[in-house]
Amino acid sequence: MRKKRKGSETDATEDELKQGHDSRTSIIRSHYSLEDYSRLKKRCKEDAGTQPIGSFKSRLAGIATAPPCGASSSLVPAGRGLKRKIGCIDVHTQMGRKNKIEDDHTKVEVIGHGKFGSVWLCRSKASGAEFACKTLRKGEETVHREVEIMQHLSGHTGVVTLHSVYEEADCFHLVMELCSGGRLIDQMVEVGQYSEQRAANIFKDVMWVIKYCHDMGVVHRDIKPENILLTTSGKIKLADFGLAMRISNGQTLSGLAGSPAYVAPEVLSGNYSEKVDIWSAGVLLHALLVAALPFKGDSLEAVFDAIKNVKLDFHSGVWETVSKPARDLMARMLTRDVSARITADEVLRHPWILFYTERTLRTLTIKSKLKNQVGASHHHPAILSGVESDENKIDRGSRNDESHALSSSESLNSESEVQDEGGFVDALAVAISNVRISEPKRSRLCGPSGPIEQQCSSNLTANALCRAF
Ligand SMILES: Nc1ncnc2c1ncn2[C@@H]1O[C@H](COP(=O)(O)OP(=O)(O)OP(=O)(O)O)[C@@H](O)[C@H]1O
Repeated sequence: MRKKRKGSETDATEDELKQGHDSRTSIIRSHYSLEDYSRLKKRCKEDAGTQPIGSFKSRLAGIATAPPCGASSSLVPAGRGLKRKIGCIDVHTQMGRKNKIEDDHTKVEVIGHGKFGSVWLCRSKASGAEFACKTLRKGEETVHREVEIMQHLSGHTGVVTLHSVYEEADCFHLVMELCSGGRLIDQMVEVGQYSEQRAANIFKDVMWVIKYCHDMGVVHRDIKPENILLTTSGKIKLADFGLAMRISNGQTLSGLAGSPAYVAPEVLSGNYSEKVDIWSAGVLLHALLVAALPFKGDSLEAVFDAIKNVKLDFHSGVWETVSKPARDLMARMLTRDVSARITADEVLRHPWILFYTERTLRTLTIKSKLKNQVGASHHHPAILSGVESDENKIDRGSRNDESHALSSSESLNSESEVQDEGGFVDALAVAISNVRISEPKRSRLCGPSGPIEQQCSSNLTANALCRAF
């Protein structure tokens, strides 16, 4: 497990990584902390944006826009204790708090570093099971919120499960599911540019969990590969809810929060919604597809300026090697027009995602087989026969690995991938026109103010600028 440290400092393993992967590391890592920046600016004050009057009490409670999780969750002054603060904490978690963590677990080794301290690998004395233990010092309301939101989201396969919480006078110990597969960022440094097949399968899993968060009224606000952990079988787990906020329909957040390279432009300028996670995920997709961050700079101000003003060009340079549907999705996620930016659900229904996922490949294969049966195989577009030959590999991956989506993509990639040839891209482009987007949104998406166009910094520039990231 690699160590990391958020903030203005570099990652703990940066030197090591730089030796082996200097350019890739520098291109996709993000080292600035918006919190540090906002502390400097003395304006790291989170608040509800255009909140109706009724939200006043919840703002007092420090959960700015939280719909009630438990009846008492948003009406108790901050800092009065986890149990009262968190109405929805379950029995198992509450019971864990009655003992000291040392009574139940043995600390084995440090496996990660965060801004709140170390994350430990610990072993249950009763069962021998291994967990990750994160200790949060009391004092900041965000600590309570992180626990509350993890509890709220726990249970989804894409979220790191919170097993128990131990409270001490000055801290909480969170005993979480152990993700032994490391962080996505570390895999990205190893891999560099992902094939579209593999990127789509990873990204689909990321978007599923983001959609889940949004459906549950949670904005993560710090989507980045550093916060996406992997299990030993390669399953994606979203972690670090330290900046997450509850939000209900129509409400907005304000306050500078996130990681600079991934932060959405509206975070820098005013009120924002869950769409900030879509932007950040778009930055992640950009990094997966071309192994570079889209917005770069040699200072925080320069990065922010790029986020607000740089016009990305998905038509030339490295993007010429990427399929049109992938570029289309990028543009729909990285549009500064928040109302035109697609939702998590729409991302998941985008043809590029659908095409590359196992279910879609299977569907296409079935269609291909049906056509074969009626003797039309010689009329098949190349795309279908290519997909069919790959499906067997998917099945093998699914049988051997619980993470069928990711493993299938890995197995596909380890052998021969579907190539983005002309017919393939064209077929996907045709599929895009069939995406079901409501009329108003379609017109917004396709209108003149739609996808971002224009120039992107070249890799040359990126190498120079990305030292800071
Ligand atoms: N459940 C887990 N399983 C394995 N490792 C973990 C787990 N949770 C955290 N880690 C490791 O600890 C590191 C820090 O954890 P986390 O990001 O939750 O802490 P943080 O203080 O909120 O960090 P940040 O400074 O990024 O906000 C992670 O990058 C990861 O390497």
